[in-house]
Amino acid sequence: MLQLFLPAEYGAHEFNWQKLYGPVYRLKGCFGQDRLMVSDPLALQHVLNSNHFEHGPSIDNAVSLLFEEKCVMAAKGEIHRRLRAAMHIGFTASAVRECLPLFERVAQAAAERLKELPRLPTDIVPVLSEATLNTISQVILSSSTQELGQDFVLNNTQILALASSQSAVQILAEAVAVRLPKWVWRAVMHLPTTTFNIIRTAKCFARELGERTVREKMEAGRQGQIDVFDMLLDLGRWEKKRKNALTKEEVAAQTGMLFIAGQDNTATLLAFGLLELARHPQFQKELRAEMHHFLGHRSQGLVYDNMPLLNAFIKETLRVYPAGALQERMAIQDTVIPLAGAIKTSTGELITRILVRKGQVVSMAVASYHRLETLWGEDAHEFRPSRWLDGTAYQGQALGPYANLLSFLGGPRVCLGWRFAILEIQVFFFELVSKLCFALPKDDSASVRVRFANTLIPVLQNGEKGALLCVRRIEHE
Ligand code: HEM
Repeated sequence: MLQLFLPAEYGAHEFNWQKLYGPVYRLKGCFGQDRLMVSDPLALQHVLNSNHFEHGPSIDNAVSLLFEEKCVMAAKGEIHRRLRAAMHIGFTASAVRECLPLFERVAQAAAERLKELPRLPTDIVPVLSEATLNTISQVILSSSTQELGQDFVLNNTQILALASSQSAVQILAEAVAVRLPKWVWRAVMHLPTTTFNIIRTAKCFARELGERTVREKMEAGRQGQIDVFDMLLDLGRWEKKRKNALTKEEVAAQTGMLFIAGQDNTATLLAFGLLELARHPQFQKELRAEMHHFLGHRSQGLVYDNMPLLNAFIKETLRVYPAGALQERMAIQDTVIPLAGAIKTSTGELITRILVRKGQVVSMAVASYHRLETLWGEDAHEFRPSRWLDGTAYQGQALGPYANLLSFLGGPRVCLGWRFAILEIQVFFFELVSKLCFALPKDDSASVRVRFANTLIPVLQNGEKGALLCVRRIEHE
């Protein structure tokens, strides 16, 4: 497990195992736990869509530790379906399009902040993280980061730092926790340690903020900018009790989860993208030229979907850096997983289906799937956006909601905010890259590694999350 989670660079062992053993193999976890590592596309599609699998124990524990019981990420079965159906209203293509002016304002402000940085290598992650927090709080609650208050923002930073720390001790602790009965796990959460204090404070802040916002909205009625909570509360039709309508408590319970889910993955993806642009200065120039071309030819607003290089670049960043590089599921009954290609077992038998027993933990190896040479080309380990333009990228049966990638996963638990994320990312890259140039620091000690700590993150030499880049404003190229 340590080789899987704590190599110097994420995937150092996992990608080799995939080459050696193929897209399905068994791995021994802590205390003899048996994990099935899966990157076969048909198997992944099956696990994601079958009701024979649910979140595995590690995800369940993390979600119940961080978020409210009634939030969509924690819910299961019929309750999950009802919450999803109700929340969809805030994340449709048209609802997301309404956010465009806001995305553009926040991204412009982030570009201004980056412009002010000295030319010395600087960590860009905090600026990106603050900007995406600002977007999510305005879209969900119509509140700016300032309105949330300094204590909230500080606690948000602490909770993200906590979520992105992964040590051998923590991996072991998690393995132990998975075996604890639920009541012991709940009791452990009340321990007076710094970690649990931060988590309790975060939950308290989110609950208080969610309940206050819902109360104020119910009292004030709908006015001015309509945000996601307005839509969920559906103030105008509250009395009619629509089939999927959420209660006020259920709306408030989504607050903390939406803040974390909507902020961190987006900020990290932006950081990885800018890092790759710094590593590929020629591509960065071509991308900027495309942006300036569209700026010069816009008659009304910018249509980001029409920019080929920008979208190829975003897809490649999502492919190489999927936030959920490893996603855990557990079989809730005996079942069979079909495979796209036959594999040889340790006894030499060729099989095209795998029988799994109830309780089997399946690791969906998303990062490995994104690097299968049979699907993405022989150079699948390289960052090469042009694969999306020259037909190399996998175009087979659709897996995820976007570009056949599993960065947003798929099936009934597919990321609720994927359209939101794509538009936000398009706008941010456009604003930042059309106005600023990103370069790698000369000093090797500033180099960045990739680690998996609940999500895929860039880390500095000291092991902390961050990405050092030299940023300078573009005059005329
Ligand atoms: C690059 C950005 C993003 C990535 C890579 C990403 C990825 C994911 C992934 C992999 C999951 C599935 C987790 C699981 O089942 O264990 C997920 C779930 C979720 N995401 Fe995202 N996400 C992103 C942005 C967003 C945004 C912007 C929002 C909201 C505004 C959002 C809201 C959610 C919610 C609510 C869920 C839970 C869905 C459920 O359990 O039914 N995400 N996301």
